[in-house]
Amino acid sequence: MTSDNDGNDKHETIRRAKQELRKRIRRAMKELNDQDVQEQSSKVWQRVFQLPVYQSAQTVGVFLSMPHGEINTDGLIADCVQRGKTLYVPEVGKNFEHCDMELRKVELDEDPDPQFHKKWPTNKWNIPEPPGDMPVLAAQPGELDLVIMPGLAFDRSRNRLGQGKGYYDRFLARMKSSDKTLPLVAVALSPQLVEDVSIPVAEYDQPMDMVVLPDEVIGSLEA
Ligand SMILES: Nc1nc2c(c(=O)[nH]1)N(C=O)[C@@H](CNc1ccc(C(=O)N[C@@H](CCC(=O)O)C(=O)O)cc1)CN2
Ligand SMILES: Nc1ncnc2c1ncn2[C@@H]1O[C@H](COP(=O)(O)OP(=O)(O)OP(=O)(O)O)[C@@H](O)[C@H]1O
Repeated sequence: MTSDNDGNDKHETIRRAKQELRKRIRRAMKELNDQDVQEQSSKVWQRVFQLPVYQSAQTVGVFLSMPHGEINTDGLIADCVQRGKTLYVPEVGKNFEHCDMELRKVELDEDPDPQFHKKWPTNKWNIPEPPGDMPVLAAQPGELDLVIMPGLAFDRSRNRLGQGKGYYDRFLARMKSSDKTLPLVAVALSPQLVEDVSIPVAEYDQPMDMVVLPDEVIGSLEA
C-alpha cells in the first residue's frame, strides 16, 4: 500500500470513530432532563467564575447555547455583562457547505440586558445570532483574552470532539497568527467526559488548556 493511501485510511478511521462517539454522547445527553442541565450548568459556572484567567479577561469569546443537549450558557453571559466584559459570539456563514464562523463583537447599550440574546433571531440549530442591525465586528487575531469553548465530548488529555463541522477548528487556526497565546477553556456537563476511550484526534484538532466540568477542573492556566 502507498503511504498516501495509509494517510487516507487513517483519516477515514478517525472520522468514523468520531461519528460513533458523537452518537453515543448525543444519546447520553438526551437522558438529562432540564433540571439536570440547569444544576450541572450552574456548578460549571461557579468553577469558571473562580478562575484567574476568567477574572482577568476583559474580552471573552463565548457561545450562546442550543436549546437541548448542551450546557446552558445564560449564567455565564449574565456574569460577563455584569462585570462589564466585552463579549464576542459565534456567527456561522450563510454558506453551510463552507463551515465558516466568525466570533462577532456584541455591542451593548449603557444599561445592558444580561439576557440580550433572548430577543435575537436564531439560526438553523436554534442558536441565537446577532441581529442584522448590529455593526459587524469580527474578532481579529490577538483581540480575545479567552475563549470559552463548546464541545460534544472531552477526555482527560483535554482533547475535544466538536459537533462535527470543524467551525471552531478553522476559527482557532485563523486566530493563531498572533504572538499572544489564546487561552481555551472548554465547558461541559458530566456525560461529556469520556473515561473509557480517548477522543480520536487529527492534526488540526487543538487540545484545550482546561476542561471545566460540574465536579472537577481538568488542566490549569497561569492568569
Ligand atoms: N451553542 C453553540 N453554538 C455554536 C456551536 C456549538 O457547538 N454550540 N458551534 C460549534 O461548532 C458552531 C455551530 N455548529 C454546530 C454544528 C452542528 C450542529 C448539529 O446539531 N448538527 C447536526 C446533529 C445531528 C447529527 O449530525 O447526527 C444537526 O444538524 O442536527 C450544531 C451546531 C457555532 N455555534
Ligand atoms: N483548520 C482546518 N482547516 C481546514 N479544514 C478543517 C480544519 N479543521 C477541521 N477541518 C475539517 O472540518 C471537518 C470537521 O472536523 P472535525 O470532525 O474534527 O470537527 P469538530 O472538531 O468535531 O467540530 P467543531 O470544531 O465544529 O465543533 C473535517 O472534515 C476537517 O477536515
